[in-house]
Amino acid sequence: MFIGVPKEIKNNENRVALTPAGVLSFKNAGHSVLVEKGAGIGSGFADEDYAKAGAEIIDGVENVWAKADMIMKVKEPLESEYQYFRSGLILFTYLHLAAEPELAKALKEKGVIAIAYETVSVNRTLPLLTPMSEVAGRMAAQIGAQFLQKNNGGQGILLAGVPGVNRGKVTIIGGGIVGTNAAKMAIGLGADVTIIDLSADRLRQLDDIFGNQVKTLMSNPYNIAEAVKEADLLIGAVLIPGAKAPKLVTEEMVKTMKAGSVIVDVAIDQGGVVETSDHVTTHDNPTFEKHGVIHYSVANMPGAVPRTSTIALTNVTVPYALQIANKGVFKAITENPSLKLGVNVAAGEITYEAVAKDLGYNYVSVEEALGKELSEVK
Ligand SMILES: NC(=O)C1=CN([C@@H]2O[C@H](COP(=O)(O)OP(=O)(O)OC[C@H]3O[C@@H](n4cnc5c(N)ncnc54)[C@H](O)[C@@H]3O)[C@@H](O)[C@H]2O)C=CC1
Ligand SMILES: CC(=O)C(=O)O
Repeated sequence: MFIGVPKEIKNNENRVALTPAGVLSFKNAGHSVLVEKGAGIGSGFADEDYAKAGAEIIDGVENVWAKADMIMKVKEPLESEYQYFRSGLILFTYLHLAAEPELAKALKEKGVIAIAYETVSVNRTLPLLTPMSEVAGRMAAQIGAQFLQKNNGGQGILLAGVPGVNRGKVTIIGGGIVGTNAAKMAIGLGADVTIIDLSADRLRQLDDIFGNQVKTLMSNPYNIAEAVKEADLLIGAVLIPGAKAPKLVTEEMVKTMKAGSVIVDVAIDQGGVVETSDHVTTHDNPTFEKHGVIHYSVANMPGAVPRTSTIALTNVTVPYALQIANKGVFKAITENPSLKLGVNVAAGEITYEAVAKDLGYNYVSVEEALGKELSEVK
């Protein structure tokens, strides 16, 4: 199989979908890898490193898309990339389609087989989302601390406080991977941390992990309103896989926050959990202010630490991509139910239920969409 790796074009997206080590794994399995010239530079991988590992370096992104059977990316394709879609092309990347209706439409109309990293699931865990959630969670506390500084427009709070002065309050909504990693960093920074989750079991686990270093609260509108009012830094970290994030923090709640407080809505890639986080921002211009509160809504946070993130991401994506390349997509998803859960679009249908529901399409199972092709080894 030909695997294509285009350079990422999203604002300040310096990650790349394969490292030279990944190229070598594909080469050893008998595949060909086409890497766009300069694709790895932002992550510290030179064209020569890829060439040494056996990749062909391609000038011109259109040539990568045209020749590849499977495109591996990091972020969802942007509009300028839709022209490269074609029937039967396999696209393996983050997609977040519930928040990307135009992309879903283009993939559907062009018959692309689109497999989303973020919905590949193993026993209710999301192995291809986890490492980037670890990165974004850790960054969330650090970024929040930075924007709380007066010189960055914040209220002038040091999260750790000092002897005789209160610590800053951090409220984290969603105690999964992002939430846990944000809590680790916020605790490390000396903050007073509260985590809110809907799952009583998860709250118990968090209590076991952090003991009295955090307060835990059940997610309901009353508790959220109280905790948001108190927070100097609010971190949105809720996920319902594939679906648009629920707007748990209303505009009225945001109005109760102190001027110069900060919201880092990590869940913005799925639409965000805060009503006033109504648009995605970029690393170039990461914040906006509403009701005196600084909102940070960058949908590719790990793109700012590309060396760490590229290695962490490809550690987990390459084994799945190898299954697709070695067996062909139909056999790979038939034999691996975890990978099948990643298929969001196939043969002109939306094949992930939550995405279909949120975007107003009929849900069609992967089996139905691909018909008898699924039982044939391709
Ligand atoms: N902005 C960015 O650059 C990045 C964003 N993300 C996003 O961060 C979000 C969180 O991801 P993960 O932590 O990996 O998900 P996760 O599945 O590990 O955790 C989500 C948590 O939300 C909780 N939850 C669900 N409904 C809730 C409710 N109504 N109230 C409170 N908690 C509720 C769940 O019980 C779970 O503990 C996702 O949208 C993910 O795509 C992840 C990485 C990078
Ligand atoms: C999860 C995701 O979309 C990212 O890491 O950019």
